[in-house]
Amino acid sequence: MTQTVVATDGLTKRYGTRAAVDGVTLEVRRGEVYGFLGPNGAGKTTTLRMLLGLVRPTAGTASVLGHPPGAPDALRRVGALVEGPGFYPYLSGRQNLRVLARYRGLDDRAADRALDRVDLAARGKDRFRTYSLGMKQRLGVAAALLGDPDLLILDEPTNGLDPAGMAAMRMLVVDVAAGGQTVLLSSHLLAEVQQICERVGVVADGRLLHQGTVDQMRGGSVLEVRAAPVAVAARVVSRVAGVEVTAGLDDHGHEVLTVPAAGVDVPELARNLVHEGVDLHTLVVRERALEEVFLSMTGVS
Ligand SMILES: Nc1ncnc2c1ncn2[C@@H]1O[C@H](COP(=O)(O)OP(=O)(O)OP(=O)(O)O)[C@@H](O)[C@H]1O
Repeated sequence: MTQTVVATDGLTKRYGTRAAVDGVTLEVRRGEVYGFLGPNGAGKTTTLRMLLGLVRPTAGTASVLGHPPGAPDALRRVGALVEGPGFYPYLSGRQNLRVLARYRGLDDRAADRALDRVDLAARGKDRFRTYSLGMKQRLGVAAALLGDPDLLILDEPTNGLDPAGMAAMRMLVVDVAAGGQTVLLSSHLLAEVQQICERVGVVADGRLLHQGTVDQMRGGSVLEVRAAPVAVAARVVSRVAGVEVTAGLDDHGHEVLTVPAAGVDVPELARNLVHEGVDLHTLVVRERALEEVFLSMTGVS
C-alpha cells in the first residue's frame, strides 16, 4: 500500500504581488527518493520551508506525516538540511553532533551513530573548521539524521561540492532511502536527480510543471533519423511512425527527424526509406536525458 508522507494542495506563497510558489500540488510517498527539480529561484527552498513550518503559506494546504507543517508531532519525525547547518567551528564533528543530540533529548550514542552513517567517524575528532565542504555537508546530513527521522528534507545537498563530494552525497542519500527512510531533496542538477530519484516534481517560476517517475518524465526513448533528401524521409517516417514529423537540427547543425520510438518497427522503417530512394545516414534509438525533457517543458533553450 502506498502511503503519502508529504502532500500539498495548491500551496502558494506570495511576497508582495509576486508568487514565489504558485499553486503547487505534490505528493511524496513513503520510502522513495523524491527529487524536487528546478532552476535557481523556481521556489524550491520556499516550498521546503513551508513544509517545515518556517514560512507561512499565503494559500493552499500541506500535510507532513499526516500533520500540519511545523506541528511538533511532524517535526519530531522530520530531519532537515535547508539552511546551511550551524556548527561550532572549534568543536569537533562528533562534539557538534553530541551538542545537537542533547538539545533534542538524545544520548551521545545517537550522535555517534549518525556520524557513522555519513562515514565521518574516522574524522570525528577533527575540528569542524578543518573539514572540506563535502564533509561539512555530510555532517549537516548527520545532524538531520539524528533520532532516525521518517522523512529527510535536503535542500540542494550537493550544491558547491566537487564531483567526488557529489558522488559521496548521492551514495549517502541512496543509502538512507535503502534503510527505509523517505527523502525529499531539491536540486537544479538534472543528471543527479535522474541517478538517484524514483519520482520527480519539476518546478519553474513557482509552478509545478510535472510530477511523475523519472521514466515517465523522459517519455521513453526517441528514434532519430538522418537521411537525404530530408523532405522525402520526413514523409516516410511520418507514415511508418504514424506521427507527423518535421526536421530539426542536431547539436552539429545537421538535419534530424525525431519521433517517439515506442511502437515503431525499425527494420520496416529502414526498408521503406531505402525503397523510396532515400540515402539513410543514421537511424538510432536514443534515451532522452532528463535535462532535454526539462528544457522542453520549461521552454528554456
Ligand atoms: N523572503 C522573501 N522575500 C521576497 N522574495 C523572496 C523571499 N524568499 C524568496 N523570495 C523569492 O521567491 C523566489 C523563489 O525563491 P526560492 O529561494 O524558493 O527559489 P529556489 O528554487 O530555492 O532557488 P535557489 O536554488 O536559488 O535557492 C525567488 O524569486 C526569490 O527571490
